[in-house]
Amino acid sequence: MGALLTATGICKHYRVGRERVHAVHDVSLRIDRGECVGLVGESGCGKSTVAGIVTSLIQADAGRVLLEGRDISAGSGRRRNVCTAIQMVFQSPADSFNPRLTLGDSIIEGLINQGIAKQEARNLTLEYLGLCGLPKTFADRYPHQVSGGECQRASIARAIAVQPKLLICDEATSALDVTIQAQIIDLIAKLRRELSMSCLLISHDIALIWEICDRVMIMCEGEIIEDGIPSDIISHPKQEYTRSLIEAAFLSSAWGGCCS
Ligand SMILES: Nc1ncnc2c1ncn2[C@@H]1O[C@H](COP(=O)(O)OP(=O)(O)OP(=O)(O)O)[C@@H](O)[C@H]1O
Repeated sequence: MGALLTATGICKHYRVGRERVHAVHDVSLRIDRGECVGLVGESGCGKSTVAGIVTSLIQADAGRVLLEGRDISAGSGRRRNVCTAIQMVFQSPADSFNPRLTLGDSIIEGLINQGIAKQEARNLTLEYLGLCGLPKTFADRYPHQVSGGECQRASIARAIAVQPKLLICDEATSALDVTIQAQIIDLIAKLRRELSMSCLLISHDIALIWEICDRVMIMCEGEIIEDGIPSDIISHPKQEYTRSLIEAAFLSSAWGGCCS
């Protein structure tokens, strides 16, 4: 398939007053063209920080991120290109839309920013809303006039409308109820097949995403501790932490253990 994105030796700490929080330590990862990769770990293990560094929203202390071989690390001056090539879908879709704009206008705005003419942007918006299972009339609704699941469909439509090379979904289903979670995962799986897009799915719940991922990386306390084919990881976890993550996800048991 060939590498789309590679990150090498990523480190990040935050300062909170006099405290130093080590969020990510020496993380390296690779996402191939057309590949769907899961990044799984419990809350606070550093998943969103990795996503922020990959999208150049967060500057790493060390390490490099390459997109198609070009350095896109924050500060490398290539952020503008990254905005289009890597799109993110977040946990709270309503918060990611401007409440004063209709969903359609928000999507159109992004397309116009890419240099697309207004009428073409309108047509594309309706097309992508349709692809995400929303009727055309939803283009005229405001974020507060749709359900959480519908709003997440619209935010996915907005993300894919600019034809990104990589779609990152950061806990994109966590705020939704179980049935809607499954529908959104099915939608991502469908879009990924139809658009041959690379995806990074970030979740604390391996049970939710493993079926649509080609590969899953397990993250614990700022490090990637396991990386492999989902069925292998689920049937033969190498780390005790991974085992407890799987048990928690599939058996709804309490968290236990950590990195071995
Ligand atoms: N801006 C910040 N300032 C200080 N500490 C931060 C900041 N952002 C994250 N952290 C800390 O860095 C660590 C990693 O956070 P991060 O949000 O990357 O984890 P996560 O796995 O994505 O968690 P969640 O699944 O809950 O979103 C945590 O200990 C968190 O408290």
